[in-house]
Amino acid sequence: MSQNTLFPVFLKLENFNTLLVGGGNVGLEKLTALLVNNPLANVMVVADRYLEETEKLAKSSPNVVLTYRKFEFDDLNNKQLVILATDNFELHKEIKLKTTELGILTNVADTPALCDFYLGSIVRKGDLKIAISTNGKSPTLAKRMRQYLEEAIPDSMQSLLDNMKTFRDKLKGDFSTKLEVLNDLTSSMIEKEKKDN
Ligand SMILES: C[C@@]1(CC(=O)O)C2=NC(=C\c3[nH]c(c(CCC(=O)O)c3CC(=O)O)Cc3[nH]c(c(CC(=O)O)c3CCC(=O)O)/C=C3\N/C(=C\2)[C@@H](CCC(=O)O)[C@]3(C)CC(=O)O)/[C@H]1CCC(=O)O
Ligand SMILES: NC(=O)c1ccc[n+]([C@@H]2O[C@H](COP(=O)([O-])OP(=O)(O)OC[C@H]3O[C@@H](n4cnc5c(N)ncnc54)[C@H](O)[C@@H]3O)[C@@H](O)[C@H]2O)c1
Repeated sequence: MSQNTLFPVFLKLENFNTLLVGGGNVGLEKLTALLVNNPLANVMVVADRYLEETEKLAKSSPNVVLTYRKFEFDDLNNKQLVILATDNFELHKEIKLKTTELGILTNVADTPALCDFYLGSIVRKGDLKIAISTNGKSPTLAKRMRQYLEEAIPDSMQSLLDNMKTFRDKLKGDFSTKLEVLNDLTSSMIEKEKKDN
């Protein structure tokens, strides 16, 4: 079986600066992905034209700045993450060379060979978040898996998580005792879930 060697992480986008180049359909998709996960993400967008929907989305987010002009290399200053979403492949290649030199992690939309990281398909149920990747083989299947899991996981997951947190905060004892209690509790939940289905 082939192996997916991608290493998943969950980034705190409010802690650093992201540059998005492109404000068309693909740019809108990427901006939506960023803001749906974190409405407070710090994002500078550079594009010489924008879809109205992109402008509307940006206006509703306090830390998004739209810049109306073509990309300039100075836009990379003080950026830790870059997403390229224009219709200009040559420009993407040029920018990627520079971001590699500067050590800035870069996603080039729809161009796996130029990406340092891929965007995942994200299941969100309150505090629970599951990232899905098909190793770039089928973004459509990733989307379908997301839809399947979104339906399969009940909305009550949030209250379960809230209760777990309350219980966890109240637990006394050393680390290994806490671990044992939490493992026992969650394993009995899974057994109950299996019986109920
Ligand atoms: C998950 C998601 C996240 C997001 O983008 O936010 C995402 N693509 C999504 C949708 C989607 N993208 C495309 C279609 C059209 C149908 C199809 O081709 O399947 C659909 C479906 C649709 O829109 O319905 C076109 C496409 N995408 C890539 C290529 C190039 C290639 O494969 O070579 C082409 C062909 C372009 C062309 O033909 O020109 C490449 C990538 N797309 C990835 C992520 C990364 C791999 C993720 C993984 O490991 O699975 C990777 C490698 C890089 C990246 O872009 O980060 C998001 C679903 C969000 C959701 O709804 O849950
Ligand atoms: N639309 C889709 O869903 C889709 C799907 C798969 C692939 N693609 C491909 O992805 C690419 C982008 O598609 P799109 O629909 O977002 O295109 P688009 O024409 O809607 O948007 C292109 C964006 O790139 C910006 N741009 C171009 N040159 C720039 C520069 N030098 N500096 C800054 N910004 C610049 C434009 O201002 C615009 O905002 C195309 O090559 C398209 O073929 C699109």
